[in-house]
Amino acid sequence: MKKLLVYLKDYKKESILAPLFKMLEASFELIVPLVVTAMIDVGIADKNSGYILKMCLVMVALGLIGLLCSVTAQYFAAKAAAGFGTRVRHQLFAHIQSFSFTEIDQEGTATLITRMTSDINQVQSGVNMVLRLFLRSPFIVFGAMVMAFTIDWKAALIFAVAIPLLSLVVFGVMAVSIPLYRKVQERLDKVLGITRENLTGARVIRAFHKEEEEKARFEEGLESLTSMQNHVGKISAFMNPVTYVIINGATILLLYTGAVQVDAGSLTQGEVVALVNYMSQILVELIKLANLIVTITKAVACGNRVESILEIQSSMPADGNQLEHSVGGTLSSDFRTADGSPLEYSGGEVGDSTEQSIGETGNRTEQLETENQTGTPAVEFAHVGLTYQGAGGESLSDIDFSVKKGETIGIIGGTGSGKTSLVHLIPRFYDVTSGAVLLNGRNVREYPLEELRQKVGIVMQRAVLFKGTIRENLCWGKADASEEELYEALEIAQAKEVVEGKEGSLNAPVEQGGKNFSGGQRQRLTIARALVRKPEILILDDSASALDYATDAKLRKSIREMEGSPTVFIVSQRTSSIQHADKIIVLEDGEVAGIGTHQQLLESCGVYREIYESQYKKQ
Ligand SMILES: Nc1ncnc2c1ncn2[C@@H]1O[C@H](COP(=O)(O)OP(=O)(O)OP(=O)(O)O)[C@@H](O)[C@H]1O
Repeated sequence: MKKLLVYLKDYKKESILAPLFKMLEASFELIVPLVVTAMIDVGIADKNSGYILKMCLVMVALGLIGLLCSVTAQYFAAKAAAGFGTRVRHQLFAHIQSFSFTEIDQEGTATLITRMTSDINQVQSGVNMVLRLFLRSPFIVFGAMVMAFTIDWKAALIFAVAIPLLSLVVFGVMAVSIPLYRKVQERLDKVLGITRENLTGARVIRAFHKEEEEKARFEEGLESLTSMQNHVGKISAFMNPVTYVIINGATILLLYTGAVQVDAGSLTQGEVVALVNYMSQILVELIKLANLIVTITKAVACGNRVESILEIQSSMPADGNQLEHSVGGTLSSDFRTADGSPLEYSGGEVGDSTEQSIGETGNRTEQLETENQTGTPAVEFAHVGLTYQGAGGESLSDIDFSVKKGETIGIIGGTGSGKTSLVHLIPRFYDVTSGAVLLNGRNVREYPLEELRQKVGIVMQRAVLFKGTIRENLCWGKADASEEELYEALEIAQAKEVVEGKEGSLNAPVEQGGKNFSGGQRQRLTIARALVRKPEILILDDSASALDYATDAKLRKSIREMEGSPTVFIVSQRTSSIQHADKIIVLEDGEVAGIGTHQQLLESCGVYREIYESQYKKQ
């Protein structure tokens, strides 16, 4: 939490003025009992209505000045807290943007949303409360005690006993309830998690008619939260009766000793009333302080959670300098084959030059030599292995192939065979755990991320559009794309008719998540978005699954004829979508079961033949 406080540094003035004005307000509050004393001892005793009126006006003036101070303090505290909250939100958002898929997987979207929203709100209101009350309450408790001593030290001894006793009860109850408040917060988080999951998955819940189960799950979470809140409530409720017993006991004692002293002529009636007033002020402030401590505890817990996200370092810095440590030192996993032996380079040692192409033994060297005669492979997977963080085993093992510029590669395999994992390694959504992925002969880890992702256009399995217009969505691919470029991309993606069918064409609105478009329309628009930037490598990850066969065929034909001949990876479950590819990679359980053309694989690869036959022959 401490580290978060640096975001208050631009609000130093406000952070000093807010408590200062609050203390000024408190000072005026401490004067009020003295005015009452004067009113009773002079005004009432002398039946001097003019004096009473004057004192009334003084009280009104004190009240007004106090109010002014309080409003000013509130203004500065709110300004500092809101500014602090905005900066933390801004920083956290920017930090989350730097996360790779690994960190996002690790934390989970729901957690990140909670940190960005309710956690920061809680810290912000904590900062506001602290600025206003943290000094004010102790100041009044201490000030009221000092004032009591100045009135009559003997009577004030009752304060000296009552205040520690009151503090013991108030802070004792706090000590017991604060850990319970943490539990309340945890249970509240759980309820919020269920709510978020339900709202985001509302359609699926309806489709599977799971409303009753979900209601029961929500109620269960809610009941657990309520029971904990009731438990804490009961403990906290204990505080009020006990504190009032102490305060009333002290007041009775104060009135009794006061009366004796008034009789003896050593104290006036007004002074006794002032002492009683100070006693009540102390009680109110101690209770406020206790509530403030609860708020601070919650704010610190939330602040720590926000801070823990800020402390996570992205495993993929934007400058792509991940290989530096291997130069002249121990070889990193990137330069090792699956069995751990170092990969040989065609010239010099590993790390000598970032432009060197990877070479290998035996067939691999021959293959690379041949390829080098015709040019460096556009994409190369050199004995690639991938184990996701926290996963038991490898999701990809020893993937080894290369692709020439302009080729179309089909990737096929059963569900969970590793197709998406494989293509995600090209734009470096994840880092390989063994072997290396090379783009134009250069390890993808050596590219600055922006440069790498500029070269690779990927259309994900789930077509996601953002709120705005069609034009704004397409311009994600290239911010300054001309109308002509946008229509060219739309035409290739078979999405021109989608745009023309909407009122406003390119300026037609897109709702959040693109929910005002059909699944197929969304897919075509996301393909167009990837094409606008004319990528060197185009990856279509099962992104034509919602298209009919004819549109899918037209799409593939126009991509093949695209100017600049990008290297295309088509991930598909349908053999019809990939059978014309230059090379097809068949995956099974994260391993390559076969590589070749459609015809070669039909002859040599059992897995491919099985997939093909299940889709065609049986029909
Ligand atoms: N982010 C992740 N964290 C952990 N494991 C993952 C992650 N993504 C995928 N996996 C695991 O890796 C394996 C391969 O998944 P992948 O998504 O690459 O398969 P796929 O062939 O694309 O499947 P599908 O055709 O169903 O999309 C699966 O066992 C999956 O559980």
